[in-house]
Amino acid sequence: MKFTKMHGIGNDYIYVNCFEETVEDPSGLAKRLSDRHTGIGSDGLVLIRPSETADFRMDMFNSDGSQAQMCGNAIRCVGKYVYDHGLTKETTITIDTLAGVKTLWLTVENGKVTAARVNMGKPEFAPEKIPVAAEGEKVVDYPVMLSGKEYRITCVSMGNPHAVLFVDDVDALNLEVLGPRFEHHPLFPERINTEFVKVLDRGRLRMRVWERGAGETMACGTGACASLAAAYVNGLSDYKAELLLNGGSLFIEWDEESGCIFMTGPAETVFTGEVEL
Ligand SMILES: N[C@@H](CCC[C@H](N)C(=O)O)C(=O)O
Repeated sequence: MKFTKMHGIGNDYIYVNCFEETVEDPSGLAKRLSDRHTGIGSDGLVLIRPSETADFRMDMFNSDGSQAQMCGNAIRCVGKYVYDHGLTKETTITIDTLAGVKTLWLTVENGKVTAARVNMGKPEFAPEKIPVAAEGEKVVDYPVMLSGKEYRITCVSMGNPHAVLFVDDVDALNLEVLGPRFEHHPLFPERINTEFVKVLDRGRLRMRVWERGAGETMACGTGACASLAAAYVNGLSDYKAELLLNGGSLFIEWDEESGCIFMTGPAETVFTGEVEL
């Protein structure tokens, strides 16, 4: 099977062009190929497919084999893949996902895509839509006890579920311990992606992420959008901010008029290869 390894600020996935390849067990393959010792090494697997409702379709699987509704860093890379491989000549394209159809505006330099702006849709706060097992209209600054310590979370869906915490020293946290405790907490029936955020100022947020199904990654696009939305509803940021992640920056803007969040960031190819199945 031919594949391309790509990343968006260090959030790396294996991309398969399903116009040419057939993948029978994407969940099993994601687990096997994502292994950083015995596989290709990645945060998961992304399938690029034909779509009846949009220009393309993206299906993504975390490194533990679970399927996610949406991936912000992967969708920019899919935009780069389809343009760079001549599957489209357009620089405005639509991609269908399990979280709905997203529009992308591609930045092309010397014939290749270097970055993309994506309409990531409206953030959803209703607990049953995220889902979070809590009462009320929104889960904002909500107390959660973990090992005798209180944390305050704000929950947002960007098509996939996120819990955002504001902390004083994000770099001192032991995510290997804390991350799984949130991911598997009974509040979250479908598990959760958790973002740990330090507000540097109203336009700059430093974020680390523990991803559902993948652990700590260098970056999370949907997590960056959820963090901006959470910061805004907690009165901690303006409508737009630079999100500084382990792998680089994303620019996130919550458009007042449409209610949609726009994400801008780079997309890069690492290498292409063939793997025996
Ligand atoms: N890295 C992603 C999100 C990938 C899916 C997530 N782990 C989930 O299970 O919801 C991003 O850039 O958004």
